[in-house]
Amino acid sequence: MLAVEKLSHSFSNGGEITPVLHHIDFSVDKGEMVALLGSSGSGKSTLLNLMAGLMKPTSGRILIGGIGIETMNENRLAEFRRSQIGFIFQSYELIPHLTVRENVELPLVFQGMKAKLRRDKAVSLLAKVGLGEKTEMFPSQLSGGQQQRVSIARSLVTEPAIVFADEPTGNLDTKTEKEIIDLLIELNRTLDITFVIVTHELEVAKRTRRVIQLRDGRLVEDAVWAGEDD
Ligand SMILES: Nc1ncnc2c1ncn2[C@@H]1O[C@H](COP(=O)(O)OP(=O)(O)OP(=O)(O)O)[C@@H](O)[C@H]1O
Repeated sequence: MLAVEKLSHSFSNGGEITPVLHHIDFSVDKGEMVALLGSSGSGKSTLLNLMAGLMKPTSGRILIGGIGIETMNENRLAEFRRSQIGFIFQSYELIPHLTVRENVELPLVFQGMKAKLRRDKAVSLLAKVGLGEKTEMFPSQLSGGQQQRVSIARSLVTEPAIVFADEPTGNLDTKTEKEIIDLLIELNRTLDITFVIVTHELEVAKRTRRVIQLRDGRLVEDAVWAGEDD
């Protein structure tokens, strides 16, 4: 599903070169749920931006569904991102003047889908994330955890190949954090969604089966928790 091959990245600012990622290699199968764990500055955001096609790597490859995204031009990449990649952000990134349902429908508007079909898909996903009663409310009328549920529904509405979650519980209290991770685990199991969850919190990483750990831009651990979960 996702393959990262000999991926290295350096930033260059006015002649000064900062190496940030060094020969990262790993792959994620369809239906896996993986935490990408690392402390601040370890290179998680850079790796996420590269995997999502938001930046081009200095060297190495990123394949999603067997397709190398690092060689795509901007138009192709934008289209690929819209159809194949879902995003969940720490700060939800909902549009305040659209209802919950309209927020979830929005990626389908960009795909040109007919209104009735869009609406049905959004309503069905909102029910799956536990917001069946809130579809006509506005984001500001919801709690942080509920807003993150909307953003999770939105990330799934295009039926992407893979969903990247960037510190999805970073703004939430411990109880809500647990509920959101429970939801992601349930969606992973019931809908076979492939998730890569970027986090600096060991507690979050412990809930996924597999953890890939970055330290100073290097992959230092790629492990499956023994005896985890069910
Ligand atoms: N545009 C840039 N130019 C130069 N250096 C950069 C740039 N962006 C990031 N870096 C450096 O790359 C390293 C990794 O940063 P990155 O944001 O990927 O880490 P992170 O693990 O996501 O950290 P955090 O959890 O704080 O977001 C840091 O040392 C950072 O200073």
